[in-house]
Amino acid sequence: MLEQRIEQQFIDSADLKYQAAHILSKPIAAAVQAILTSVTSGGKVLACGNGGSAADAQHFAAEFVGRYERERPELGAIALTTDSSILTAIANDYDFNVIFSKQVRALGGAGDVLLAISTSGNSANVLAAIEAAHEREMTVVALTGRGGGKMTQALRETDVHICVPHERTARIQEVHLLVLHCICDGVDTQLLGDQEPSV
Ligand SMILES: O=C(CO)[C@@H](O)[C@H](O)[C@H](O)[C@H](O)COP(=O)(O)O
Ligand SMILES: [Zn+2]
Repeated sequence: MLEQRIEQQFIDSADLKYQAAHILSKPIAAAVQAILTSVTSGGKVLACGNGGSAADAQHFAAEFVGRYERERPELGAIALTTDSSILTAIANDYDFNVIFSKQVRALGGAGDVLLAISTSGNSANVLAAIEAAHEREMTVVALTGRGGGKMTQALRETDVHICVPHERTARIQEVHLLVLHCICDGVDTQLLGDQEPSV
């Protein structure tokens, strides 16, 4: 029955979040430190991903540049998924696999962070963006699932890997959004202290 199926999805999503809380708190804290180090030294976050993860990249950039829950100075973040002219020109003239990596090479510099989001860890354009970020001496914060796929091998020891322990894209994405909000909250707390949010 449809209602039972819906209820089961809420339960599965909540269960995964309970399990992931302990496993992911350490890498999420490491991501907060990496991003904080970057943005407090004049750096920025470049965020990319496909489909639902493209939406996550944009969601994160909005909360960084605008605000999350509290007023604070603007923080630098750019979603590499939003400029239709850049995306169509690169995909049309080169290849879809380089839509993010060319932007990373154009916009990224040493000390910036690449936020690379892929539930499978296997999207070729995100993998190419990681390679470009390493060329630019950027740190990578990777959000994945399903064991991390090819991204596990592509990351360096100085990068941060937040891998959701699940196989299903939708459930992984639901945890990714929570992870992104934890990163925003962690950065705000490090910058402003831990008083209650105003919104
Ligand atoms: O949101 C969803 C499924 O929930 C889809 O749009 C999904 O993001 C797309 O199929 C992506 O292309 C999947 O890419 P990835 O997460 O494996 O890197
Ligand atoms: Zn989705």
